[in-house]
Amino acid sequence: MTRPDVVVHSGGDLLAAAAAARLLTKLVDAQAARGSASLVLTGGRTGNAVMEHVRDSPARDAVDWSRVDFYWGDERFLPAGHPDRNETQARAALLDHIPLDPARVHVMEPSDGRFGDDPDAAAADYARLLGSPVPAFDVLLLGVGEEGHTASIFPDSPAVHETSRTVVAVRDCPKPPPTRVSLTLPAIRYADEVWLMTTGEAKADPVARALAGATEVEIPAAGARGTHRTLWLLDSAAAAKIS
Ligand SMILES: O=C(O)[C@H](O)[C@@H](O)[C@H](O)[C@H](O)COP(=O)(O)O
Repeated sequence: MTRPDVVVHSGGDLLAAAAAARLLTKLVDAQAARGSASLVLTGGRTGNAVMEHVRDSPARDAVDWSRVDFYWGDERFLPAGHPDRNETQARAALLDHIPLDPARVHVMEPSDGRFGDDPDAAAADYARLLGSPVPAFDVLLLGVGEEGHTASIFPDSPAVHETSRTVVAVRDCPKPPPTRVSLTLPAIRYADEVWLMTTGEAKADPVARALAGATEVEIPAAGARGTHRTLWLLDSAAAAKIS
Protein backbone atom coordinates (compact mmCIF):
# COMPACT_ATOMS: atom_id res chain seq x y z
CA MET A 1 0.00 0.00 0.00
CA THR A 2 1.49 3.31 -1.12
CA ARG A 3 2.31 5.75 1.67
CA PRO A 4 0.72 9.10 0.82
CA ASP A 5 2.84 11.97 -0.40
CA VAL A 6 1.73 15.38 0.82
CA VAL A 7 2.44 18.62 -1.03
CA VAL A 8 1.28 21.91 0.46
CA HIS A 9 0.93 25.20 -1.39
CA SER A 10 0.36 28.55 0.30
CA GLY A 11 -3.05 29.25 -1.22
CA GLY A 12 -5.92 27.68 -3.10
CA ASP A 13 -5.29 29.31 -6.46
CA LEU A 14 -1.59 28.44 -6.32
CA LEU A 15 -2.55 24.85 -5.50
CA ALA A 16 -4.85 24.69 -8.53
CA ALA A 17 -2.20 26.19 -10.82
CA ALA A 18 0.53 23.88 -9.51
CA ALA A 19 -1.73 20.82 -9.74
CA ALA A 20 -2.56 21.76 -13.33
CA ALA A 21 1.13 22.01 -14.22
CA ARG A 22 1.76 18.68 -12.51
CA LEU A 23 -1.12 17.08 -14.41
CA LEU A 24 0.08 18.34 -17.79
CA THR A 25 3.54 16.88 -17.15
CA LYS A 26 2.06 13.57 -16.01
CA LEU A 27 -0.08 13.28 -19.15
CA VAL A 28 2.86 14.16 -21.42
CA ASP A 29 4.99 11.52 -19.72
CA ALA A 30 2.23 8.89 -19.97
CA GLN A 31 1.84 9.56 -23.69
CA ALA A 32 5.60 9.45 -24.25
CA ALA A 33 5.70 6.07 -22.54
CA ARG A 34 2.54 4.48 -23.96
CA GLY A 35 1.12 6.69 -26.67
CA SER A 36 -2.04 7.53 -24.75
CA ALA A 37 -3.15 8.62 -21.29
CA SER A 38 -6.19 8.11 -19.07
CA LEU A 39 -7.54 10.72 -16.67
CA VAL A 40 -10.40 10.51 -14.18
CA LEU A 41 -11.99 13.89 -13.46
CA THR A 42 -13.63 15.03 -10.26
CA GLY A 43 -16.43 17.42 -9.51
CA GLY A 44 -16.17 20.22 -6.99
CA ARG A 45 -14.61 23.65 -6.81
CA THR A 46 -11.01 22.49 -6.53
CA GLY A 47 -11.29 20.05 -9.41
CA ASN A 48 -12.90 22.69 -11.61
CA ALA A 49 -10.22 25.23 -10.71
CA VAL A 50 -7.50 22.78 -11.72
CA MET A 51 -9.22 22.17 -15.06
CA GLU A 52 -9.47 25.92 -15.68
CA HIS A 53 -5.74 26.30 -15.05
CA VAL A 54 -5.06 23.43 -17.46
CA ARG A 55 -7.24 25.18 -20.04
CA ASP A 56 -5.35 28.47 -19.63
CA SER A 57 -1.85 26.97 -19.40
CA PRO A 58 0.69 27.92 -22.10
CA ALA A 59 1.83 24.28 -21.87
CA ARG A 60 -1.70 22.92 -22.44
CA ASP A 61 -1.13 21.56 -25.92
CA ALA A 62 2.02 19.73 -25.01
CA VAL A 63 -0.57 17.01 -24.41
CA ASP A 64 -2.06 15.33 -27.46
CA TRP A 65 -5.64 15.66 -26.21
CA SER A 66 -6.92 13.38 -28.99
CA ARG A 67 -5.11 10.52 -27.22
CA VAL A 68 -6.47 11.08 -23.71
CA ASP A 69 -9.30 8.97 -22.33
CA PHE A 70 -11.46 10.98 -19.93
CA TYR A 71 -13.55 9.38 -17.21
CA TRP A 72 -15.37 10.64 -14.11
CA GLY A 73 -14.98 9.52 -10.51
CA ASP A 74 -18.56 10.48 -9.84
CA GLU A 75 -21.47 12.28 -11.38
CA ARG A 76 -24.57 14.00 -10.17
CA PHE A 77 -27.54 12.01 -11.56
CA LEU A 78 -29.26 14.90 -13.36
CA PRO A 79 -30.50 15.54 -16.92
CA ALA A 80 -27.90 16.04 -19.64
CA GLY A 81 -26.61 19.60 -19.70
CA HIS A 82 -27.79 20.38 -16.17
CA PRO A 83 -25.43 23.05 -14.75
CA ASP A 84 -24.82 20.96 -11.64
CA ARG A 85 -23.56 17.92 -13.56
CA ASN A 86 -19.82 17.37 -13.24
CA GLU A 87 -19.73 16.74 -16.98
CA THR A 88 -21.32 20.12 -17.71
CA GLN A 89 -18.83 21.88 -15.48
CA ALA A 90 -15.86 19.96 -16.90
CA ARG A 91 -16.86 20.84 -20.46
CA ALA A 92 -17.03 24.53 -19.55
CA ALA A 93 -13.77 24.44 -17.58
CA LEU A 94 -11.69 22.41 -20.03
CA LEU A 95 -13.18 19.83 -22.39
CA ASP A 96 -14.86 22.26 -24.77
CA HIS A 97 -11.55 24.10 -25.19
CA ILE A 98 -9.22 21.30 -26.25
CA PRO A 99 -8.95 19.17 -29.42
CA LEU A 100 -10.08 15.93 -27.77
CA ASP A 101 -11.54 12.83 -29.38
CA PRO A 102 -15.23 12.80 -28.37
CA ALA A 103 -15.21 8.99 -28.53
CA ARG A 104 -12.68 9.02 -25.68
CA VAL A 105 -14.85 11.10 -23.33
CA HIS A 106 -16.62 8.49 -21.21
CA VAL A 107 -19.50 10.17 -19.40
CA MET A 108 -21.73 8.64 -16.75
CA GLU A 109 -25.28 8.55 -18.16
CA PRO A 110 -27.58 11.44 -17.23
CA SER A 111 -31.00 10.90 -15.65
CA ASP A 112 -32.65 11.48 -19.05
CA GLY A 113 -30.20 9.26 -20.91
CA ARG A 114 -30.27 5.68 -22.16
CA PHE A 115 -31.47 4.34 -18.81
CA GLY A 116 -33.89 7.07 -17.86
CA ASP A 117 -34.22 7.82 -14.18
CA ASP A 118 -32.49 4.61 -13.08
CA PRO A 119 -29.13 5.34 -11.39
CA ASP A 120 -28.48 1.65 -10.75
CA ALA A 121 -28.68 0.94 -14.49
CA ALA A 122 -26.44 3.94 -15.21
CA ALA A 123 -23.92 2.67 -12.65
CA ALA A 124 -23.97 -0.85 -14.06
CA ASP A 125 -23.45 0.56 -17.55
CA TYR A 126 -20.41 2.51 -16.44
CA ALA A 127 -19.00 -0.55 -14.71
CA ARG A 128 -19.39 -2.42 -18.00
CA LEU A 129 -17.66 0.43 -19.84
CA LEU A 130 -14.73 0.31 -17.41
CA GLY A 131 -14.46 -3.44 -17.74
CA SER A 132 -12.80 -5.90 -15.40
CA PRO A 133 -10.22 -5.21 -14.26
CA VAL A 134 -10.80 -1.48 -14.17
CA PRO A 135 -8.19 0.42 -16.23
CA ALA A 136 -5.02 1.43 -14.39
CA PHE A 137 -5.84 5.10 -14.84
CA ASP A 138 -2.72 7.24 -15.12
CA VAL A 139 -4.22 9.89 -12.85
CA LEU A 140 -7.43 9.75 -10.84
CA LEU A 141 -8.37 13.17 -9.43
CA LEU A 142 -10.47 13.48 -6.30
CA GLY A 143 -11.79 16.19 -4.04
CA VAL A 144 -12.41 15.83 -0.30
CA GLY A 145 -15.55 16.82 1.54
CA GLU A 146 -15.81 18.46 4.96
CA GLU A 147 -16.83 15.17 6.56
CA GLY A 148 -14.24 13.19 4.62
CA HIS A 149 -16.17 12.05 1.57
CA THR A 150 -14.48 11.60 -1.77
CA ALA A 151 -16.15 11.10 -5.13
CA SER A 152 -19.69 10.37 -3.88
CA ILE A 153 -18.51 7.96 -1.20
CA PHE A 154 -19.67 9.21 2.21
CA PRO A 155 -18.78 8.06 5.71
CA ASP A 156 -20.46 4.82 6.77
CA SER A 157 -22.57 4.78 3.60
CA PRO A 158 -23.50 1.77 1.47
CA ALA A 159 -20.92 2.96 -1.09
CA VAL A 160 -18.02 2.91 1.37
CA HIS A 161 -18.91 -0.63 2.41
CA GLU A 162 -18.97 -1.83 -1.22
CA THR A 163 -16.21 -4.37 -1.76
CA SER A 164 -16.98 -5.90 -5.15
CA ARG A 165 -18.85 -3.55 -7.48
CA THR A 166 -16.75 -0.85 -9.17
CA VAL A 167 -19.54 1.67 -9.78
CA VAL A 168 -22.65 2.21 -7.65
CA ALA A 169 -25.69 4.44 -7.42
CA VAL A 170 -25.70 6.74 -4.40
CA ARG A 171 -29.01 7.91 -2.91
CA ASP A 172 -29.83 10.39 -0.13
CA CYS A 173 -26.38 11.92 -0.55
CA PRO A 174 -25.67 14.49 2.19
CA LYS A 175 -24.18 16.78 -0.45
CA PRO A 176 -26.82 17.85 -2.99
CA PRO A 177 -27.97 16.66 -5.38
CA PRO A 178 -29.10 13.57 -3.50
CA THR A 179 -28.73 11.01 -6.29
CA ARG A 180 -25.38 10.26 -7.86
CA VAL A 181 -23.29 7.63 -9.59
CA SER A 182 -19.82 6.96 -8.17
CA LEU A 183 -16.77 4.81 -8.49
CA THR A 184 -16.18 2.76 -5.37
CA LEU A 185 -12.92 2.58 -3.43
CA PRO A 186 -12.01 -0.80 -4.97
CA ALA A 187 -12.28 0.86 -8.40
CA ILE A 188 -10.35 3.95 -7.32
CA ARG A 189 -7.54 1.74 -6.04
CA TYR A 190 -6.85 0.41 -9.55
CA ALA A 191 -5.49 3.84 -10.53
CA ASP A 192 -1.77 4.22 -11.00
CA GLU A 193 -1.82 7.57 -9.22
CA VAL A 194 -4.59 8.99 -7.02
CA TRP A 195 -4.44 12.73 -6.34
CA LEU A 196 -6.61 14.14 -3.56
CA MET A 197 -6.86 17.89 -3.95
CA THR A 198 -8.49 20.19 -1.42
CA THR A 199 -8.26 23.63 0.11
CA GLY A 200 -9.59 25.65 3.02
CA GLU A 201 -9.76 25.30 6.79
CA ALA A 202 -13.05 23.40 6.61
CA LYS A 203 -11.10 20.46 5.18
CA ALA A 204 -8.28 20.54 7.73
CA ASP A 205 -9.99 18.04 10.04
CA PRO A 206 -10.79 15.31 7.51
CA VAL A 207 -7.36 15.74 5.90
CA ALA A 208 -5.57 15.36 9.24
CA ARG A 209 -7.71 12.38 10.24
CA ALA A 210 -7.21 10.66 6.89
CA LEU A 211 -3.44 11.07 7.10
CA ALA A 212 -3.38 10.02 10.76
CA GLY A 213 -4.86 6.60 10.01
CA ALA A 214 -8.64 7.01 10.11
CA THR A 215 -10.50 4.10 8.57
CA GLU A 216 -12.13 4.53 5.18
CA VAL A 217 -15.53 3.99 6.76
CA GLU A 218 -14.92 7.04 8.98
CA ILE A 219 -13.09 9.09 6.32
CA PRO A 220 -13.61 7.63 2.83
CA ALA A 221 -10.81 9.81 1.42
CA ALA A 222 -8.44 7.73 3.59
CA GLY A 223 -9.23 4.73 1.42
CA ALA A 224 -8.36 6.46 -1.86
CA ARG A 225 -4.94 5.10 -2.79
CA GLY A 226 -3.08 4.57 -6.04
CA THR A 227 -1.12 1.47 -6.95
CA HIS A 228 2.05 3.52 -7.45
CA ARG A 229 1.29 6.87 -5.84
CA THR A 230 -1.15 8.56 -3.52
CA LEU A 231 -0.69 12.31 -3.53
CA TRP A 232 -2.45 14.85 -1.31
CA LEU A 233 -2.34 18.31 -2.86
CA LEU A 234 -3.34 20.86 -0.22
CA ASP A 235 -3.23 24.51 0.55
CA SER A 236 -1.83 25.54 3.90
CA ALA A 237 -5.30 25.97 5.42
CA ALA A 238 -6.34 22.41 4.59
CA ALA A 239 -2.98 21.13 5.85
CA ALA A 240 -3.13 23.10 9.10
CA LYS A 241 -4.02 20.18 11.40
CA ILE A 242 -1.67 17.55 10.01
CA SER A 243 0.39 16.23 12.92
O1 LIG B 1 -19.51 15.63 -7.26
C1 LIG B 1 -18.92 16.14 -6.31
O2 LIG B 1 -19.44 16.93 -5.52
C2 LIG B 1 -17.46 15.85 -6.10
O3 LIG B 1 -17.04 14.78 -6.77
C3 LIG B 1 -17.13 15.82 -4.63
O4 LIG B 1 -16.50 14.64 -4.22
C4 LIG B 1 -16.22 17.00 -4.41
O5 LIG B 1 -14.95 16.75 -5.04
C5 LIG B 1 -16.01 17.26 -2.94
O6 LIG B 1 -17.28 17.45 -2.35
C6 LIG B 1 -15.12 18.50 -2.73
O7 LIG B 1 -15.74 19.58 -3.34
P1 LIG B 1 -15.07 21.04 -3.22
O8 LIG B 1 -13.71 20.92 -3.90
O9 LIG B 1 -16.02 21.96 -3.93
O10 LIG B 1 -14.92 21.34 -1.74
